[in-house]
Amino acid sequence: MKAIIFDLDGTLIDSAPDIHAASAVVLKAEGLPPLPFEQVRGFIGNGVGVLISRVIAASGVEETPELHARMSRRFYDIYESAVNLTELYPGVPALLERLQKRGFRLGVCTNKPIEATRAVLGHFDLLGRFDMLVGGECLPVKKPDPAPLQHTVRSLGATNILYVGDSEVDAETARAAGLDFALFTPGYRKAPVESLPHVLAFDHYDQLGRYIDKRFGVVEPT
Ligand SMILES: O=C(O)COP(=O)(O)O
Ligand SMILES: [Mg+2]
Repeated sequence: MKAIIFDLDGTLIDSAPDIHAASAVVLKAEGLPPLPFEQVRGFIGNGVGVLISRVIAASGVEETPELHARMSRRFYDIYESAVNLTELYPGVPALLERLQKRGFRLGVCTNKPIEATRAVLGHFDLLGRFDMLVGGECLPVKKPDPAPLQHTVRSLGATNILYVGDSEVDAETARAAGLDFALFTPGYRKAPVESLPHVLAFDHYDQLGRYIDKRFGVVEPT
């Protein structure tokens, strides 16, 4: 069974504007000013808990368990409907449709909370494209631990797999799970492309489509 598994933030969707806006609301509730967009974008990739810790540290205040819990709670509340500033990267819906028609199993393995994952995929009418969604809180550990990706693979019943992501977290997750990794370069990566193990680096989904056709062969619709 052939499967393509995707990361979400910075890979299928450019969600940084919504995440930045949510961080500003949460900071305001604490009487703190917003952080610059580029800075918050660089905090995305390890899930909400780490993002909130990075926001607290960058704001120059001391992190206490109470502060972290309060800000996380507020952030989760906003996150579930934070879709209006988010955009799909060009070519994503067409590629997903083509892959599904050609019989690929499709999954998402993200550190984004599962409710926010469902909300944003529903917003773009893409929920029906995926056979399995694994979000940040679905397992006790998050990426770069390989367990969420391995869980996605098992649920899809897949043996021939490509994982597609945008960051050092995804590259490390794929390496630890022993899976091939395709790197979407316009995402939220901070490390240089050359430093991340990958079978493909691409900046448009047409390129990924061509790579998949070559690597898996063209699978006719069933
Ligand atoms: O929520 C995050 O921090 C990142 O989510 P991602 O795993 O889809 O990049
Ligand atoms: Mg990502």
